[in-house]
Amino acid sequence: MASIHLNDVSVDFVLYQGSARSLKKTLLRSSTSGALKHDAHHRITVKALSNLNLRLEHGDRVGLIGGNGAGKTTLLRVLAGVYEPTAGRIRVEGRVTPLFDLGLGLDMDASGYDNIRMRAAYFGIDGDEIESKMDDIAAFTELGDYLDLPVRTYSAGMTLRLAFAAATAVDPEILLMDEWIAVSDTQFLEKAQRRAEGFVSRSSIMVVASHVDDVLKRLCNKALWLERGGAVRIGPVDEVLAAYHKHNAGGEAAPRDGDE
Ligand SMILES: Nc1ncnc2c1ncn2[C@@H]1O[C@H](COP(=O)(O)OP(=O)(O)OP(=O)(O)O)[C@@H](O)[C@H]1O
Repeated sequence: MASIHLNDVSVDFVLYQGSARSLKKTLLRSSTSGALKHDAHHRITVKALSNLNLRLEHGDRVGLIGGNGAGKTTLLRVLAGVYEPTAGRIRVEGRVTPLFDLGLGLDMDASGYDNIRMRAAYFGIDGDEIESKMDDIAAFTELGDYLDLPVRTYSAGMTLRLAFAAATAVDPEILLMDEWIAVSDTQFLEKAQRRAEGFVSRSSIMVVASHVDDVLKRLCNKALWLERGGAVRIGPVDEVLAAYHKHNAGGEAAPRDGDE
């Protein structure tokens, strides 16, 4: 059974380690959220995640909400294993499918077909199973004979079609999505959304970052409100969204777990 456990997870990024004091001062003054700090080595760091605790189990479909820079993308990348926590512990049980940074991991010299096979092999899917799905995947991409050519000959839109089809060829246990699917081609966007919704329903745990309430209400049963890298509130999606909007309408700074 899939599960995600985060214990006191923090992620710090080093932004600046030069000695020009005026730039340092400008950076620190521009930090309205208090997220920028000097570390012990006099470097300026930003705390993208701050002592975050989280437990997700089978059936949890969690929407990440919060203002710009709240830590949503960083959390998704930590869950995907792209970033290591600077502190704390993370345990992820289950096969993770990130539906963001889709182009990562494509072999530009291999053909479209071979990239689909490699992605499946990476997920431990046996060769017969992926071959049995290949016609369906190929039809979805609408790339035709291009699937026999190296990916470096594809346009950006064609690469995205391939990457999306390859990523969604294998049912996920843990599905991670950032801002829904950013596709400029509207005809493909509708197809991609239909495919992703089926994909969501077959996942055990789903985490999606979005600024769009309709998307969150449609896909999620829970929401996690993040500010300054920490959890403000987690609970039923409607309740957390209502609290989030009430706060924003009041123009107050968001409280944080542990704030007085
Ligand atoms: N690679 C990086 N290097 C330096 N700082 C980073 C990096 N990635 C994120 N940050 C910083 O970490 C903080 C959290 O960023 P993150 O992208 O996780 O926020 P977000 O909630 O996804 O924001 P948005 O809604 O604007 O996409 C921000 O202050 C951001 O500037």
